Amino acid sequence: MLAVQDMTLGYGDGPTVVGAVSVVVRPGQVLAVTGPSGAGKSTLLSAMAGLLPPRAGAVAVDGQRLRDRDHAVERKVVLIPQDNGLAPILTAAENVHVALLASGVAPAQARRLTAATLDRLGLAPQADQLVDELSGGQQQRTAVARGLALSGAVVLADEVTSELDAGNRQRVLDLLHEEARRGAAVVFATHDPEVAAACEAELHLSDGAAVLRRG
Ligand SMILES: Nc1ncnc2c1ncn2[C@@H]1O[C@H](COP(=O)(O)OP(=O)(O)OP(=O)(O)O)[C@@H](O)[C@H]1O
Repeated sequence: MLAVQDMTLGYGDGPTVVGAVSVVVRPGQVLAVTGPSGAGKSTLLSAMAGLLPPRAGAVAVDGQRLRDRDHAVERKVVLIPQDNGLAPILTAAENVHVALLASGVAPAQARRLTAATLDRLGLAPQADQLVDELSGGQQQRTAVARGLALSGAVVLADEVTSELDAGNRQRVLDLLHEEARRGAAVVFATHDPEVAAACEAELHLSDGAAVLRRG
């Protein structure tokens, strides 16, 4: 379970980006984080991933307060970042494979999981292409594949459908809901009201405040 307790976030000496956020995401739940551009969706997901220390409050996973990113990785908090975070000089398959090896999966199992996950994203034909040679949408799906392959206890997906056509957008949404059915707590930042409506809970950010609209 992911629990955000009365958290306030900002950068350096800058203004508060979002204040007094409290929300709980249980295993099996998908929470949409919505709000206009600049409202703080990525900032909130960064804090949930242990990347940005809160100015006040805390993030806890299964009752353990996150200290930093390493601690979050140990607690199986997976972040699929808005900018993909892929290594451009590796192939799609290598990007997934390397992440699995780094998380301690044995090489043969990592190879099988890589092929299976790329296939779920419709990327089997692109497996051996360099990321640099993939389209924006293919890169976005590769980042989703890498995130899903890691089987997180918490999966944080930051605008991961922004470059996808309708069919692939639905595919990614279905896969994120499948992650929840597997037992993950899923958080999905999105601009898209239709995508948010497909999630059972929605946290809306605006003018520095967070309001739970559903859930
Ligand atoms: N590294 C940073 N240093 C300083 N300020 C930042 C940093 N990253 C984001 N911000 C500021 O924090 C605020 C929230 O940005 P954030 O990226 O979280 O919004 P967002 O809701 O994810 O926007 P978008 O939908 O456009 O991705 C913005 O005012 C932005 O300028």
